Amino acid sequence: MATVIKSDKAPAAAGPYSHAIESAGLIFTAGQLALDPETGKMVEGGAEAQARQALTNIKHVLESAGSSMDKVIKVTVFATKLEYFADLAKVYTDFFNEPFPARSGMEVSKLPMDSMFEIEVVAEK
Ligand SMILES: CC(=[NH2+])C(=O)[O-]
Repeated sequence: MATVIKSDKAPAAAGPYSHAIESAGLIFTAGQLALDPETGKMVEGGAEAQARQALTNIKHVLESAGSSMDKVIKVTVFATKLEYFADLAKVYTDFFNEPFPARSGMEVSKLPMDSMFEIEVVAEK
């Protein structure tokens, strides 16, 4: 059975999707943009600030699901420039410790609301 997860601390969904779905003991999050949950707007400060915000939003979604960043097993990162992965690296270890989750990363041509990042994870409950 799938359970819908909704977080009061994450930005409202930018479309017809849930913050996360729990199924088979795993939490599958939606991709999180670099939106400030208070304002619903993209955070300022460039790629490092955007990476931090997207990961903070993921953290809040996981916590609402009864999970946490240390239970993440897979991270998928979409960035509008591969160079932004250097900015992501500056904040990544504030959220993840060794042994790091598996990860896929890719450059995409555009993301919703002109976000520089969209990040999604799969975590154990
Ligand atoms: C931002 C997002 N997760 C979507 O599907 O548009």
